[in-house]
Amino acid sequence: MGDIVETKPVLYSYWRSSCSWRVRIALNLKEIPYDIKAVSLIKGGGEQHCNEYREVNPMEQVPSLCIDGHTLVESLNIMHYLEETRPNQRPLMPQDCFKRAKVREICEVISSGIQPLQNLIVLIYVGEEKKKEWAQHWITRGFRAVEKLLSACAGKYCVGDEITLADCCLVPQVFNARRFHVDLRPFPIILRIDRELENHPAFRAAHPSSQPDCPPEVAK
Ligand SMILES: O=C(O)/C=C\C(=O)CC(=O)CC(=O)O
Repeated sequence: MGDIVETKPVLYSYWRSSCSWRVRIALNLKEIPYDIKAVSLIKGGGEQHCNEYREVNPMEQVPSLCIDGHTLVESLNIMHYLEETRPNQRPLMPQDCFKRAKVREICEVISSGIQPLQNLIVLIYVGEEKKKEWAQHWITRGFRAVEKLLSACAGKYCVGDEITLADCCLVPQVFNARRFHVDLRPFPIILRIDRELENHPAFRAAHPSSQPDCPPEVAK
């Protein structure tokens, strides 16, 4: 054991990236201390595209996490790694196989079916004129599915009464929905869960406005 040097995990993160935010919530819930290396997605066309960062993450996206001597990319993959390596530090997956499947289902609808369609690179491609309507369309379509799924499995949170990875995905996506002025009135369960979690310390500390790279005029 003597020569193992425990280094603090490093999260490559951008304050307003919903995928970085998911991982920040999971790290906070599991009480894993970490340092943030801010990657600006907008400065100079995006620091994620520079050669140095491409070595960390070939998809040129955030987040990436250096932990346990490894570098991992893709937010859901990172969250599952945290869960598998630290299952007893505030479990974020239920024990029951069906409930686990429900958690993964909601995570996937958001992380594959909604977020990528309203991601910055896609909106740049869609163009300034159409981007708001585009983002609203795909978030609304996805939230219809999420609301329907939640009507069958939600308790206090997305799946039952314990916080899971599904909640880590939902809250940042609700923020994005508000950012694009999506009408959230048709989604009462989503809104209730979001309200339930907004003041939770782990969620508050992960919020974009609490990040070291949040512009001061937004942070206040
Ligand atoms: O400050 C910016 O406008 C740049 C990027 C983002 O918000 C992050 C995204 O691309 C969307 C997302 O995380 O889902």
